[in-house]
Amino acid sequence: MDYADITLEEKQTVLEELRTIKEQFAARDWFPGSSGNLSVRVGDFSPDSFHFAVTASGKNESVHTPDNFLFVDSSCEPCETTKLKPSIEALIHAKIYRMTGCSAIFHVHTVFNNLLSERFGESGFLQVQGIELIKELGIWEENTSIRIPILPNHADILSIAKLIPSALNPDIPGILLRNHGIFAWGKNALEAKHHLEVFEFIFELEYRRLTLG
Ligand SMILES: CSCCC(=O)C(=O)COP(=O)(O)O
Ligand SMILES: [Zn+2]
Repeated sequence: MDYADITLEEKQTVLEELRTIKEQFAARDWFPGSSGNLSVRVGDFSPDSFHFAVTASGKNESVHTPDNFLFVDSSCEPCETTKLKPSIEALIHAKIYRMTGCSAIFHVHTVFNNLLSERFGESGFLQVQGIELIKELGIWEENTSIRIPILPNHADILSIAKLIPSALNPDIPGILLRNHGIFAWGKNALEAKHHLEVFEFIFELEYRRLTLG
């Protein structure tokens, strides 16, 4: 699908969703400094051709400005003339879209996701078990154990993106970057937000369990 074929109405709906989510996450202090980025896909999807709205790079997401988002293609090239630069981590978003066909991806840096991804980064996953909210990831097995992948936090974003296909767990809608943050996704913005909330609850609980001993 060409970008030109995507309706103005769909683009506006997506921008409105992103604005709302950005405000909600900012209210939770999920955007310290200029960290974090958000994206929502628009139009039809094929692994080689898709488009998404993404936050502009280097902005403090807690601050509202008229120019917070831009539309990019699957190569992260802007679809319209703009002075904005897409998030430096848009390449990670694009790879996750390509691999999963999901429709929204949200990335935040929090104290709990940093602590746990650093502590378990060497093994390549965070394993958690016996947490009721695991069911909210769509995994209903009793007392189940899940592994949330952790990727190394290379300075070169492309080299992180290249590791995504082999790290992805098809049952788990999220990936941690070691000592950095989490990318969580869903079939729409609401589901991606839901998954992110579940992950962050799991991280805080797991951290507190470990510290309690
Ligand atoms: C400010 S922390 C380093 C970049 C980062 O990890 C991040 O989430 C924000 O990058 P962006 O290009 O989206 O502003
Ligand atoms: Zn980041």
